Amino acid sequence: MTDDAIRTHALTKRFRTGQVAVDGIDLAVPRGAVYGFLGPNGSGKTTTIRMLLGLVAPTSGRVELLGEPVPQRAAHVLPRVGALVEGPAFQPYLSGRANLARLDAVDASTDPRTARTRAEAALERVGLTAAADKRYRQYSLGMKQRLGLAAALLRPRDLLVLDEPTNGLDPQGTREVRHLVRELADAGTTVLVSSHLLAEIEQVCTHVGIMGRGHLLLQGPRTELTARRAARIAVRTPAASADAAVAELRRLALDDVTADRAVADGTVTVWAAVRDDTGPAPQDVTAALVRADVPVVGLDVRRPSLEDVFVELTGEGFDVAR
Ligand SMILES: Nc1ncnc2c1ncn2[C@@H]1O[C@H](COP(=O)(O)OP(=O)(O)OP(=O)(O)O)[C@@H](O)[C@H]1O
Repeated sequence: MTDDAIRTHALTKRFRTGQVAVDGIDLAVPRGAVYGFLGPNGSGKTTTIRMLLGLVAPTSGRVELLGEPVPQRAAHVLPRVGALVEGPAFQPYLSGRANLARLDAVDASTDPRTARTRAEAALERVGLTAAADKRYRQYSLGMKQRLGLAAALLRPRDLLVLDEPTNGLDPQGTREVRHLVRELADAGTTVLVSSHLLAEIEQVCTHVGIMGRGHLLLQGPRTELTARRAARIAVRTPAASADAAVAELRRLALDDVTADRAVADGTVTVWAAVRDDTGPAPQDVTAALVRADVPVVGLDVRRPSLEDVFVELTGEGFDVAR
């Protein structure tokens, strides 16, 4: 027993093809977290999620949801878990609203008298009210995603598991999903949300797990994962002063000092790695450059993103498939 909302132990899935899609992962999603489950296409996220929800049997390993073993206690625990996974069973010739009503009606634990209110509230929440009477088959991918989300939100949940909820959504829709996730989390729901687009989801996450080729490469509180890596300082200076800037940054014992090419306005950006704990503060760097007669047009400290962390860990770009 743990107090985590999701816990897996050496969870593994080997398909009949022999491919090991998920290789001994130990997920730990604390209660109340928004856990970003991130990784390139094909890294094993969907397979993991399907095992969490009891839709696919693990080859080995264990799953606990809200402290209960799955699949053994699935019938007991799954009503407290809302899920958005690929291909929910929507009827193509029914409207979005009718589809929700149908899903709601098969849920024996809900009160039929409040069915209409529940469906309307869920449609409203995902911004689908205007398209609620359109047939499902006429929905865009984004509308289908929204309906899937609405289905997951038909009743209050302790845990939500969302597989690529921003898939097919435009930037506005993506912002809305982020907003919705934040709202649900504020109301006390634990959320696991998968994405192959780090930047889309990184801002709402309190915790992150990064998958690569079936392995959980890294997990933990988001700020800790990026804080361990050095930030980079970017100094913009006229091209004629680039060499002097490089020399001065090296004299300050900063690492990895490199200069970009000059851009159209005649300035150059010079980069250096700077450690929060041991390196000079940005204002000291500015002062030193000015003392060395380097005109500082701009100075910026860039924190490493999760994508930087991923690339550093794997030596690969994030959007690789296999
Ligand atoms: N039923 C299956 N039989 C055989 N191989 C499978 C099956 N389902 C998935 N795979 C393989 O397992 C690997 C992991 O797939 P999975 O769908 O879990 O990745 P993912 O991280 O969710 O990717 P995506 O972001 O593209 O959904 C892939 O190489 C995939 O081809």
